[in-house]
Amino acid sequence: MALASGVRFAPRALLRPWALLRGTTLGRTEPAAGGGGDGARRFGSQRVLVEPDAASGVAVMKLRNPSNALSLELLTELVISLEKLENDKTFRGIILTSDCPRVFCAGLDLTEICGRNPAHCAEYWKAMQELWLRMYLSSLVLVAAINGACPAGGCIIALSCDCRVLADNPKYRIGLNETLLGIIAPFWLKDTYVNTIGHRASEQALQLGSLFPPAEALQVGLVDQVVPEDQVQSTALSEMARWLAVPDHARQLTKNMMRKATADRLLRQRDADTQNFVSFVCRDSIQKSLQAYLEKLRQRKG
Ligand SMILES: CCCCC/C=C\CCCC/C=C/C(=O)SCCNC(=O)CCNC(=O)[C@H](O)C(C)(C)COP(=O)(O)OP(=O)(O)OC[C@H]1O[C@@H](n2cnc3c(N)ncnc32)[C@H](O)[C@@H]1OP(=O)(O)O
Repeated sequence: MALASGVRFAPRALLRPWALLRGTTLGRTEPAAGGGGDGARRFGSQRVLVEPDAASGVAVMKLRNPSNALSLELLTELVISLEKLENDKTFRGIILTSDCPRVFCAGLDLTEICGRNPAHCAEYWKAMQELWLRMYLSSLVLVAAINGACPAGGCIIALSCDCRVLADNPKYRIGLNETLLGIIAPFWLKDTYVNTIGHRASEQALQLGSLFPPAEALQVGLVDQVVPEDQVQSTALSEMARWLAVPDHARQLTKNMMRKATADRLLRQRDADTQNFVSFVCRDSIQKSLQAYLEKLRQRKG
């Protein structure tokens, strides 16, 4: 499997991605609901459903994990689905959205870093880096159709797209709230934030752990459009058409020119970034606060 980073990255899950997917439907195609014609074959896995439309060259990718928390399996399946579409010259764009009610993506799956050994945390973080690198540098147009809450790691996924459309629901807040959990956004995530909303707004939002409701997210430039919930998908499709109206080679080279330096910074320090992450999250104090946060989330449900 070609990796965004070259040769250094080899987490077990990605070297043996199919092992994680035993018993799932990844790689199988089936007719899309209401479809049946050419380009109406969908494929997917347990956690990622892909609805490709060959005629338009656009695929809709739907996340369908519980709360779409970014488990190692979800990260792996996302990378595989993305790679499959990247390698199929039929496709020029992906609309990324959620199949879970009210949640676009709950961010890092905290159970992957809470009570786990350092080796697991390292494997998990490398998978997170890999997904970000692949999305951020994708040659395809990526539009995020954000139809639910989008905190922390969810915001990372959205920020790595080219364009963001958010449903106008005050509960669907978006932002990097890491500091409120007692953790810190890594430099490459900070850089992505700065690239999107500027230095001063990022400085404020990162320190305060701000989660922006839709109108504020639009105002600060974190999303490009806020629309009624039932128009998120159609607006994402209109945005996609606008981006696809540009010749691919010119758009792709421009995207690369804008993003390469940010991605290269991580590529140069990937191992050190992994070590920082592991030593930070494995501290007793951080483990305790993650545990308490998870407990609070579980109790809130009841
Ligand atoms: C220099 C050193 C550098 C060190 C670097 C250190 C750290 C790097 C940080 C990297 C950046 C990314 C960080 C993150 O992403 S941290 C995760 C942040 N996410 C959140 O704070 C979101 C938490 N969840 C919620 O607020 C809500 O669940 C919701 C997403 C708004 C959805 O609400 P609702 O529909 O009401 O669902 P529930 O709250 O009832 O949740 C349903 C079940 O899902 C579980 N859950 C939710 N979020 C997570 C999660 N992130 N991880 C694991 N599990 C999660 C929740 O406990 C419920 O589980 P249950 O059904 O088993 O009870």
